Amino acid sequence: MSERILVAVIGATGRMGGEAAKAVEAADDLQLVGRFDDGDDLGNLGGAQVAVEFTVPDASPANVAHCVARGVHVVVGTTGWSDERLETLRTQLQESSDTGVLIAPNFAIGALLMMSFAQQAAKFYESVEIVETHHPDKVDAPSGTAARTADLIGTAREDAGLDPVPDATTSDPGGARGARVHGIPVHAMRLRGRVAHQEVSFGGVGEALTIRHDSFDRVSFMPGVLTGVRKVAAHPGLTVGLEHFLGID
Ligand SMILES: NC(=O)c1ccc[n+]([C@@H]2O[C@H](COP(=O)([O-])OP(=O)(O)OC[C@H]3O[C@@H](n4cnc5c(N)ncnc54)[C@H](O)[C@@H]3O)[C@@H](O)[C@H]2O)c1
Ligand SMILES: O=C(O)C1=N[C@H](C(=O)O)CCC1
Repeated sequence: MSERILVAVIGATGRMGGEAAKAVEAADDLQLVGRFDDGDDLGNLGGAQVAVEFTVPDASPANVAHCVARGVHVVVGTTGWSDERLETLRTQLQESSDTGVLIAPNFAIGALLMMSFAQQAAKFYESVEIVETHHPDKVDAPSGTAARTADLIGTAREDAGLDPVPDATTSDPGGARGARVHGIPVHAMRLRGRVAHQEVSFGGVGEALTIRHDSFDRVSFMPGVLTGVRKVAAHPGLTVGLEHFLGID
């Protein structure tokens, strides 16, 4: 058997980091060499070749920068990466050109397909809105998945020369029409008992198309995380979206 990939998990006592550590330990071709959480010195990442990062939006850029500075590839699941933060990371990666960083707003295969299908449908429908539902312990809204979906749809609509989504609302003091991401209305629900769910609703004259994905358990993200770990070294530089490793793009 070829040598195992040495992996560290940052955010290892969290919901996703804990699940990722278990998945790495269960994989024959991977070896877990380090678990880190808030307050730990990341040092040399326990000798890891690849770090998996699931923390919080404000901590993630520094953790990733620490790995990149040491030539450790990173698979990032943490959401909340703004364009500005991504740009800073691209600059850091220029100093470490063999290092790969994958930032994946969602690792579930069905979520990647949902985004791809929504992108495909976008130019055919006058109206579109996104509703995402997550557990109430989530700190960021809208979800990274919803923000990415809205970006993909917004870009596809622009490329097709579509007008803005129709909306006659002139009074909305409480924000009932939701947030706007790339011109697309996005609504976020936080409900005990849920994990991660999203519905993209399209409307055309006399018809509707709804694309829905549900993650009922965090194990749904693990095959994607492990694919990221296995492939990230072969993709130097920054990749946003696991779809680029799977040929879904
Ligand atoms: N990409 C995906 O498929 C996917 C799936 C689920 C969750 N997420 C994202 O992953 C992130 C984590 O989600 P979660 O549910 O595991 O959250 P969580 O709160 O359960 O875990 C976060 C962990 O990060 C730790 N942490 C905080 N600051 C840190 C630091 N500076 N260094 C190291 N560790 C630190 C916390 O102590 C905690 O253990 C969120 O941004 C969430 O949106 C992404
Ligand atoms: O549980 C979370 O938090 C999730 N975050 C990601 C997002 O913001 O899109 C992916 C789904 C689960």
